[in-house]
Amino acid sequence: MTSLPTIATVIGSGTMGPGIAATLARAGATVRLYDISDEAIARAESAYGIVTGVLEAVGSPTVPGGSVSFGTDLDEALAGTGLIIEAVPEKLELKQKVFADIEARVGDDVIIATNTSGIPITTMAESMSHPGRLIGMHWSNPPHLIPMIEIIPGQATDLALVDKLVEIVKAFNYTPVVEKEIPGFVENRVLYAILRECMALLEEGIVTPEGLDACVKWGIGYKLSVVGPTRLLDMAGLDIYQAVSSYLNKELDVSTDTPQFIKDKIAAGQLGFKSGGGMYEYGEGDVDAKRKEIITGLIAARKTLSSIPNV
Ligand SMILES: NC(=O)c1ccc[n+]([C@@H]2O[C@H](COP(=O)([O-])OP(=O)(O)OC[C@H]3O[C@@H](n4cnc5c(N)ncnc54)[C@H](O)[C@@H]3O)[C@@H](O)[C@H]2O)c1
Ligand SMILES: Cc1ncc(C=O)c(C(=O)O)c1O
Repeated sequence: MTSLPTIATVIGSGTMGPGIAATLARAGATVRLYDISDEAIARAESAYGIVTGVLEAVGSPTVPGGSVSFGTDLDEALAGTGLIIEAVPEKLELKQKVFADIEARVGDDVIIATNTSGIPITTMAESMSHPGRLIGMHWSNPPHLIPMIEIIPGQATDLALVDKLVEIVKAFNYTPVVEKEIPGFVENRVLYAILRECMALLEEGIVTPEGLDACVKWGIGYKLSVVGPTRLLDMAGLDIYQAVSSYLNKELDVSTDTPQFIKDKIAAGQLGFKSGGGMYEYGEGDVDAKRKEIITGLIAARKTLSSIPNV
């Protein structure tokens, strides 16, 4: 018997919501995707069509009976639900308001999972009437393609919830990674350590953006997609790690703020794909073409990585 709830609700249908909803629906759940405006829902319906095409392309199996419905009525979205996944913007006060709206409408036993990228669960739960029911469930982007989810209990989280969520994640064939609570959780701490060094190298003019992307993609991403950092140390030799880290660690960037050149770009409206330019410039049609290339690459890589042993 599957531990996936019959009905699940995803709150927030932006970048993450449609892929999360589609993943649960393909595993057989009835999913309600909720947002606050008709415009957001229209964008989500269109994104959901693309996500479904991608899942077909990776050969993701479909359990009969699953479905996704879209709407702006919170009562309808929450009726009878067993699992709520919050995916609204990364703002503490907004998330706390959303939890209050949800708690007023559902029974005490309904799980509320948050897809926060790293706000501590304990902090978010402080304003809740039943803080034990809140748990971190951090999907990686794109959520329908990255089959790993971080599960993070806060200090108040009912620990039985951890086991329940692990079973739910396994029910749709993703790998659950249970962690102790720490700002940014594990994935983003590692990613942001890499990004901090990358941005410092760019700011200092050590390498071009194109050179950096090629170096990190092949020298780090390709290898780490197969072995993982712990096994990599065995492959390289712990003695080599000691030799290099003894002089290199003290050279690495330790800045605590966002680099100034990134702040300048943001102030100039350069946000990346969503504004037509960011780290790179994009002409007419380039953003759509790049998005397609990325998805095609992720589909091919996932097929390959799924077919080789976990070393
Ligand atoms: N984008 C990523 O790569 C990524 C990856 C992992 C986790 N996350 C996290 O997931 C969450 C959502 O991120 P996103 O990138 O999908 O955000 P987004 O801004 O793309 O989408 C958020 C959606 O929430 C909706 N929304 C705003 N207020 C709402 C409310 N009160 N009730 C319901 N919906 C509301 C917005 O209309 C929007 O459609 C954030 O906490 C983010 O940190 C993002
Ligand atoms: C830059 C960046 N920041 C946060 C997240 C997720 O929380 C991601 C992601 O890809 O999942 C990301 O790329």
